[in-house]
Formats: sequence, structure tokens, C-alpha cells
Amino acid sequence: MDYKEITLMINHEVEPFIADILNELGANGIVIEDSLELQKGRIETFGEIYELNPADYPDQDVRVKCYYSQFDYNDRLLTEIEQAVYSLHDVEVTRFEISTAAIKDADWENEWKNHFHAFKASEKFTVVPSWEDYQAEDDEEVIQLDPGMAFGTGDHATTSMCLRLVEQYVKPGMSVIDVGTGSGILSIAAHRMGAAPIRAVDLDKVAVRVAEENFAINHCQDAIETDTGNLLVCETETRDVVIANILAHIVDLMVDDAFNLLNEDGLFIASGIIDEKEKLITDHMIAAGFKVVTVMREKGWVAILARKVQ
Ligand SMILES: C[S@@+](CC[C@H](N)C(=O)[O-])C[C@H]1O[C@@H](n2cnc3c(N)ncnc32)[C@H](O)[C@@H]1O
Repeated sequence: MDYKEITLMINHEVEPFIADILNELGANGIVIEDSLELQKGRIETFGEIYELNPADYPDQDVRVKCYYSQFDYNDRLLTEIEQAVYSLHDVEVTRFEISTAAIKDADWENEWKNHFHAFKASEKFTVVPSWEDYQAEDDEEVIQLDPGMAFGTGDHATTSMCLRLVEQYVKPGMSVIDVGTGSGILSIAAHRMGAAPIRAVDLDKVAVRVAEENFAINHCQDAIETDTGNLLVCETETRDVVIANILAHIVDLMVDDAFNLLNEDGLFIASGIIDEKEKLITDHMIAAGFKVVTVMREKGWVAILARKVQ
């Protein structure tokens, strides 16, 4: 299958919102090349475990690349992306350029591989591309991933905050449902923390297939049940933990179902929420009966951990 690559040049103020906009419009494999990344140099605490290549980054502003399969792409998308960017409230758009290129399947894979390298996503978890050799330290939990067209390499703030919350709060024997599993990364992390049983669902059939492949790569395919599913709509089994890294307005739709599905003292880990939507979600959680335990913030995103109290 061939792909269409859309390249955007935007100013920094637009960056926190761009993944949200592109995800909404069905993009896969979003790559953000921020000129400021180069200035940061090598990792401090969490981040990529290799030197950044200056050739991969623009001299200024932010370059964003995203990919659509030939079946999902149409020319209207370009106008829709432009309209969404210029409709952002309180964001001054000083640069917006958009271009497209057709790329072959094999080129897409190579392009993707150029951007995905081993990196430390949290205290415990290091994410390593399945094609890379990596020598783990004793206390390191390595998650091997081939994200393909699914979201979730772990380097996006929304995913890495979830990894840190999973690491801190998910305990052996807890039952988990991972809604919007994408690459399956959060289910693999929950499995490594000893959670069982685990169910991973996604609306997107491609994500479900990619997640299954990643479960096999990480030898946990028998421990994680995978299925297509729309939020918690058809879920009947109660859980100790509900995880959802989607987008605020979608998370908002599942707050009451999460409360009803959780066991007493159960945890709801919700991410994919932009700063501006934090209050909307925490207000809804509190109204549903949750106690907000902790809120993590990074790069304009928040992840919330709430507990069901009765
Ligand atoms: C931002 S990605 C998160 C992937 C991964 N869990 C992570 O944390 O990196 C959101 C995922 O939610 C899925 N999704 C979107 N709407 C959904 C819905 N209504 N029900 C289930 N999954 C949904 C998308 O297909 C996508 O794979």
C-alpha cells in the first residue's frame, strides 16, 4: 500500500494542538520535528537515548509530518487541517505551510524507522524499536515496539505520563482495561507491573492488529485480550483500572461508564487532555463520584489519575 505524507511548517505556539488536530482528522504516524529539540542536546532525565541528528530538524519553528494510507487520503484534508489550525482560540498562527508527497510503503517504513529510537519513557520503562539491539540495565523494563500505523511509541507526552502513572499505581493482580490501545504500549506496561487480566480495545482495526503484533513481540499475547471496541460501550466485566489516552472530548464521553465499570477504589487513568480541557474533565469526574488523586502536566497536556470512592 502507498501513503501520502503531509508536511506542515508551523510556529511553536501551534505545536501543542497539532497532534490533536491531526489525530481528529485520522492521521497516523505523526512526527514532530521541533527546532528547539536540538538546543536541548542529549537527554536529561527521560528522552531519547541517542544524539539527535541536526539534519532531521528544521532551523526554526516546527516541522510536522503525518501519514495517510492511499485509501484514507483526499485533497479536502489539506483545507480541513488549515481551517482547524486557524480556528484555534487564543493562538496566534504566524507560520502555516502545507505540502504533500506520495511515498511508497517501503519508504514509509524507512522514514518511520529514522525517527523512532530507543528512549527512556519513565523511571522503569525504556521503549526500544523492535528492530534495534539494546542492552538493558538490570532494573530496566524494556518494551519492544513496532508501532506501524498505530499511535503510541511512548515519546508523546500523553503516553509517557500514562506510563509513569501505570508504573506508580498499577499493582500485581489488578484487572485492567486499556481503551484506545493504539500500539498496545500501555497494556504491555500494565502486564509488566503484574496486572491481570488485561483487555485492550481500539476503534481502529489496524491498531488492534498492530497491538496484537506488539503483544507477541513482548511475549504477552496470551495475557492480554484484544478486541475492536468503542470506549466502554459494550464492556460488562468490572475492572480495577481503566486507562484511556484518547482526546478530552472523547474521554469526557466515558467518565460515567468508567465509574460504573470500576470496582470500589478502582483507578481511572485519563490522558490526551489539553490544558484548557483539564477542568472540564476533572469537574465531570468529581460529579460522577471520582476523587482526583493526581494531575500530571507536560508540554500543554495533562494526565489525570482519579479513584472511585464510595
Ligand atoms: C492517542 S492514541 C493512544 C494510543 C496508546 N494507548 C498510547 O497511549 O500511546 C488514541 C487511540 O484511541 C483510539 N480511539 C479513538 N477513539 C476511540 C473510541 N471511541 N473507542 C476506542 N478507541 C478509540 C484511536 O484509534 C487511537 O489508537
